[in-house]
Amino acid sequence: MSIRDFERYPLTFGPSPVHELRRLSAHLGGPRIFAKREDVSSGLAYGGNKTRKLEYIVPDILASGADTLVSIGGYQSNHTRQVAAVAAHLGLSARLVQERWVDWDDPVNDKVGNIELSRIMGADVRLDDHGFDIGIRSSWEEALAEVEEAGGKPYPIPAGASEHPLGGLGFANWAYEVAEQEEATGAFFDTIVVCTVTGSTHAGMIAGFAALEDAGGRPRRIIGIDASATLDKTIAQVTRIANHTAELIGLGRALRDDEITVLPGWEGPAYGIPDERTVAAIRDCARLEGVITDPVYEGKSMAGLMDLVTRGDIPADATVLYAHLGGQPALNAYAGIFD
Ligand SMILES: Cc1ncc(COP(=O)(O)O)c(CNC2(C(=O)O)CC2)c1O
Repeated sequence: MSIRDFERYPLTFGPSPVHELRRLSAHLGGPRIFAKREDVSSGLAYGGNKTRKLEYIVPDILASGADTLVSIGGYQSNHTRQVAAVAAHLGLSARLVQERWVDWDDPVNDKVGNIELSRIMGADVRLDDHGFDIGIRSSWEEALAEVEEAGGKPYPIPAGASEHPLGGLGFANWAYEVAEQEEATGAFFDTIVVCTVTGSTHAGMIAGFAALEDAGGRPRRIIGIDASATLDKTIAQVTRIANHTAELIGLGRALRDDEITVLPGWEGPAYGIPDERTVAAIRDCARLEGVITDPVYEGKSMAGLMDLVTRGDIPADATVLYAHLGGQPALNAYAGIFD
């Protein structure tokens, strides 16, 4: 088996673009830094990393005959917004459980940004008081049962689509796409930096790049920056999904410990709460490059990237690829930190 044996339903305009962050690289005085932009690669409601994951889940959705996608996230979940967009695109319904994952008192936190977009796209959005957890949730299981009891045919998509059996394939494919883009440009990205929460973005990359390395490719560092603030749970989830995805694509071996790196230090006081380091990184990246990151995810991985370069953990002779996974709509719920 290989990644090519799995059907992909295109939800993007093609390979996500890669561009150099020259002013950021110069500002940090270290390696050349590039970004691969999942936030500008789809026409579906601003896209993002979940759109890539859903490309490998949609064939199963269509084969199942389901009429309602049922998923879960926080109030400002980018994932549930992308599920709503794919449901609209396919002519299906969406039932979204939006839990109170962030103790954030912005007065419009449950009205603007991602949740507003999901409502505009016609999703059945239900607020729930449960707090943050990346695992399987009873609120989600109850929503599945309610859709069925109402005569619907639900399709289950867990948080971030990560614990879905096919959830890691999107970013295993991303690894192959990077290799194709490298071939076309002559670059080689020896260091990948990615934000990690429910884990299948990072896990898919680990599996895909391991397969490329075993096929004769050069080794890379794939650095996950934890934004869950539940590090042990996230590491376990990344490890489980990476090994499952590796098996799906025919790696033929277990992943080594040194292939799975999830770093703490930039998660802030809690999931979804930005600290000063994250706010500064959002500002720096915006003012140096006009590239917008968010306070829940990419602002934290950008902070991690900047510090790892400044500290020399990523050496000056590295060539870095920063995975920009989207997330900007949530900024509307965090206006107070930038006024
Ligand atoms: C912009 C952005 N960047 C990184 C991540 C982390 O991806 P993983 O969940 O695959 O580790 C998310 C996830 N978001 C979740 C959501 O509900 O939006 C799954 C948590 C993200 O949205």
